Amino acid sequence: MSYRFLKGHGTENDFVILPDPDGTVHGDLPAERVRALCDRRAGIGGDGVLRAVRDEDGRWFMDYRNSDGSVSEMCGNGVRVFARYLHEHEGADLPIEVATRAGIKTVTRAGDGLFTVDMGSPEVLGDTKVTVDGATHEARHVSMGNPHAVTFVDDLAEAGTLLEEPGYDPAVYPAGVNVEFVRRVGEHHVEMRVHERGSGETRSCGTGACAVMVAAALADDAPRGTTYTVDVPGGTLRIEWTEGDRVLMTGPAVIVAEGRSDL
Ligand SMILES: N[C@H](CCC[C@H](N)C(=O)O)C(=O)O
Repeated sequence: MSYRFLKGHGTENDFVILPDPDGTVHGDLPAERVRALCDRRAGIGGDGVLRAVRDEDGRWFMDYRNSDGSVSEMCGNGVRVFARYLHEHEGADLPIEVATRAGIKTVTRAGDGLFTVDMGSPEVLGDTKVTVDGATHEARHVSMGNPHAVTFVDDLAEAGTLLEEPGYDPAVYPAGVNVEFVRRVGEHHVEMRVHERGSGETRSCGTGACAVMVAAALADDAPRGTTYTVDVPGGTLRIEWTEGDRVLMTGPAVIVAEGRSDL
């Protein structure tokens, strides 16, 4: 039986959206179905899947899955794309409160094709180490509801090919980790690459960009309320860590296509 899907991206972090309002279309969404959908040759292609299902409070829940089929708590680029899909294809008003495994995230319109998501408060959990291409780097452990290791480098090429998952301390990250490499470009301006848990290197990672901004703002001793520009391979995000200890991320969200599949 075929079903409806949409395809979208935020700074080229791309997703297959599966409308499933009462949860009867996809059931528990088996991992092999997610892998098949995300396959860029035999499937639709994506870094992850956003299943749209209403929760017991009637809120839309973003059931986020990585392209390997694993479950993650939150997806920052994904929640902007999810909000645009709900507004334009399900008649939802903006601002919208989206339920996620990392709590409620409020998304507002920030301009033409731009959306701001309140990503909540970061947790800064100390220092750790990651290894890539035989080199060990200091990293900052930051949680945005999902785990991140932020490493400052002088050149993003130090991250190597990122075809393999960087090494990390499993005692610190028992469920795996998203690893970001960040280079300072200028004042309150950084660029990054990311190896995502469950998806590999992606063109962008919203929660990762927030973790990077938090680590950079701490290192710069920047006052709360400062906004950073974070360049990712797929575009640019602007991120503010407010005086109220909320991380507000603004960036694009694009719905590329809608169709039917029976994958
Ligand atoms: N691309 C997503 C992050 C997914 C994180 C996922 N890879 C994990 O296992 O936490 C974002 O925009 O925040």
